[in-house]
Amino acid sequence: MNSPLSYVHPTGDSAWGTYLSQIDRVMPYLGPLARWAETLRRPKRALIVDVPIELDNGTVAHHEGYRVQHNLSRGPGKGGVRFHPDVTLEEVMALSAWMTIKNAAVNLPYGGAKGGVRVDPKRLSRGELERLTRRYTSEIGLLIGPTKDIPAPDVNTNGQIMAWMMDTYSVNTGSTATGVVTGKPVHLGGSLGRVKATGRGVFVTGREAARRIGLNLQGARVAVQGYGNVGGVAAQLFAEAGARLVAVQDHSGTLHREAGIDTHTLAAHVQAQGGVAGFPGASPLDGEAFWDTPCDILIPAALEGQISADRAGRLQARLLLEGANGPTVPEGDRILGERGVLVVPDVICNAGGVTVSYFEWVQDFSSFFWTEDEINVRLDKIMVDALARIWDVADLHRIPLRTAAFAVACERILMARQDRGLYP
Ligand SMILES: NC(=O)C1=CN([C@@H]2O[C@H](COP(=O)(O)OP(=O)(O)OC[C@H]3O[C@@H](n4cnc5c(N)ncnc54)[C@H](O)[C@@H]3O)[C@@H](O)[C@H]2O)C=CC1
Ligand SMILES: O=C(O)CCC(=O)C(=O)O
Repeated sequence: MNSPLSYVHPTGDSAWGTYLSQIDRVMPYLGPLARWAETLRRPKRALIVDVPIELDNGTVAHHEGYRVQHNLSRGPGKGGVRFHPDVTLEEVMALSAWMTIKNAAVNLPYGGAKGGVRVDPKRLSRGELERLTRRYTSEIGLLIGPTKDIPAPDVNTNGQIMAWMMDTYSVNTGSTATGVVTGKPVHLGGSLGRVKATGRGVFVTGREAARRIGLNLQGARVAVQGYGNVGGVAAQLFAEAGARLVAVQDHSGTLHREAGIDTHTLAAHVQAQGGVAGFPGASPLDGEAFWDTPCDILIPAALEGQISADRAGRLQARLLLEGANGPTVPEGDRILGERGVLVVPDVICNAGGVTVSYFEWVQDFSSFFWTEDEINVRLDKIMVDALARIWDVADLHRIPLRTAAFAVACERILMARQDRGLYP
C-alpha cells in the first residue's frame, strides 16, 4: 500500500530517491530478513527546528534546521551536521540513512543520524556562526546526547563548531559532556587523527581496491572534486604514495596540470583564499571538462548527485572512490558498472571519519587517550577488514560493491531489528 507520507515516494535523482533505489537493489540478497526491510525506507524520527539568530546589524534572521535519526536498531544515532544553503529535510533524511548503512557496514555499534541547517555560513561573521551553532544545538537538544545521538562535522562544519556544540549541550544539561559530539579539538576531548580520518579512509580503501585490480599507485593520475576536509587529505595521501593530482575542482573553480599539482601548496592556497581558484601552480579548466580529464582514479569529495548518467558515460577513470556521500545517481551507477569502472561506494569508502569518531567517543567515555599511531593502525585494519568482507560478498553473488556493502550492512541492521522485536 502506498504511504500517504510524501517522502516515501520521491521523484527524480534526489538523494533520498537514490538511497531508496539502493535499498530496492539489495532486497534479493536479504532472504527472510527482507520481511523487516520496510523499516529502512523511512526515518525513525525527524525533527525540524527554527533557528533564529541576531545578526551583527541588529536584524533577526531565521534558518531552518534538521536532525534526523534514521535508524537506532544497533545503537545511538551517529552522523555529522552540515551547514549549506541547499540543505533540505529530504537531503538530511538520505544522509542519515547512509549513516545507518555505513555504521553497520564497518560494524560500529551505532544507528544512523544526520543534521543540517539551511544557511550559507560563508556569509556569517564568526559571532553569527557561533550564535547559529549554539541555538541549533539547543533546539536539537531534545534528541542528542552521548548515549542517544552524537553529531560530528560534515560540509562546512569543523572542530570549532563541535566545541560550541559540546559547550552548549553541557551548559544546558549541567555537566561537561565531551561524548555528545565527536570531531572536537584534541584539547577538548577530541581524538588525534580525526581531522584526517575520512580522507585517510578514502586512501586506504582506494589503496586496497587498486591493489586488487592491479592498478599501481606509483604514477597513477588522480582527479578530485572537493578540496576540503575529505578531498584535500585524500589527495595528499595519494600524492605521498606516488600518485599525481592532475585535476581538482571545488565551488570556486577547476584546475588541471598533467605533470601533477603540488597538494600541500594547494592546501595552503585553499586555506588562505577559501578555494582552489587562482592557484598559480596549475591551469584553469572549464568546469564540465573536469569529468572528461584522463585519469586513473576519480574521487568525488563534494556533494551528492555529481555523477549523472551523462558524466558516468564520459569519465575516464578505472577506479571511482566515493569520498562524498551519494555522489552517484542510480543511472550513473548502472552505466559505470557497464563500462567496467570499479566503484568503491561511499558507505565504505568514506567510513574512516565515523570510525575515528567512534574511537573518540570510546576515549571520551574511558577518559583514556590513544596515540595517533594507535588510531591510524586501528583505522587501517577496520577499513581493510570491512572492505575484504564486502568484496567476498560481491564475488559470491557477482554484484557491485555497493550492493554487497548494503547486503552486509542490512543483514546486521535487520537482525538487530528482528531480535529486538517491535513493541516497547
Ligand atoms: N567531514 C567528514 O568527516 C566526512 C565527510 N563526508 C562527505 O564528504 C563530502 C565533503 O565533505 P567535507 O570535505 O567534510 O566538506 P568541506 O566543507 O570540508 O569541503 C567541501 C568541499 O566541496 C566543495 N564544493 C562545494 N560545492 C561544490 C560544487 N558545487 N562543486 C564542486 N565542489 C564543491 C567545496 O569547495 C569544498 O572543497 C560530503 O559529501 C560529506 O558528506 C563523508 C564522511 C565524513
Ligand atoms: O564522524 C561522524 O560521526 C559522522 C561523519 C559523517 O557525517 C559521515 O560519515 O558522513
